[in-house]
Amino acid sequence: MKEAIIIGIAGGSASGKTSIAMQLYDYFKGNHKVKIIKQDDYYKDQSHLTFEERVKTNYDHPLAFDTDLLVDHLKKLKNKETIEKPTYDYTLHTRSDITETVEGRDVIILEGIFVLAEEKVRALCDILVYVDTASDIRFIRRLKRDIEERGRSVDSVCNQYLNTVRPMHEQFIEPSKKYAHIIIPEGGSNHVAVDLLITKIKSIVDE
Ligand SMILES: Nc1ncnc2c1ncn2[C@@H]1O[C@H](COP(=O)(O)OP(=O)(O)O)[C@@H](O)[C@H]1O
Ligand SMILES: Nc1ccn([C@@H]2O[C@H](COP(=O)(O)O)[C@@H](O)[C@H]2O)c(=O)n1
Repeated sequence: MKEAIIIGIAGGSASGKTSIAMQLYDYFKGNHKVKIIKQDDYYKDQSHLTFEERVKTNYDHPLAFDTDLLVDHLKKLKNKETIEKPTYDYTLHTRSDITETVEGRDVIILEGIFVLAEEKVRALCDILVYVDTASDIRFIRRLKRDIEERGRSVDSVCNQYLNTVRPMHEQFIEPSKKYAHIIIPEGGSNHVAVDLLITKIKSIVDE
């Protein structure tokens, strides 16, 4: 049996990783079994902490993630084995009670801020993509999204951005760009880059 192909999509917060992952998903889902895996679902469980304590976590540091579990699951998915994937609740800053059963797929699209920065994760990916979007654009997108979808206030988004998101991006995420096979400027609206990526994935999947 052929192994699953894993496409890793990294980039700063709100760079457009999910948008690109969705476009790839929509293209391949007709002929192949495809699944998007979000690295964010592998944030460490913090249910033992109070909400006030959870708010103080640096969510932009590699130690916030259970990378061992993600690597274990990626190895299983590569062999088309079934995993029980955690799910994450941004409003509560911890894992949800429910898990999701993910059966073997032909194509796994893994997206998250540390997909390129974590050596063991990127080693499991067949294609490594970095979505390169200017920080002012990312901040505006994040401000809107976090207020509309993640239960945040303007103050909390601004403070978090200045205290952790921006410095951690400069320390860990931006430098991981050097590991990318493909760098996509301007995220999901770059249709030429997405088409090129699709062509490359097709050539591997149809081999
Ligand atoms: N090209 C774009 N133009 C305008 N808004 C966008 C664009 N791409 C993404 N967004 C918006 O920005 C936010 C973050 O995009 P998303 O793809 O989820 O980024 P990421 O997965 O990198 O955090 C979302 O609210 C999304 O709708
Ligand atoms: N409880 C949490 C967990 C994560 N974050 C932020 O999410 C960002 C990563 O997700 P993207 O979709 O933006 O790539 C990351 O920058 C964390 O700061 C959070 O705010 N709260």
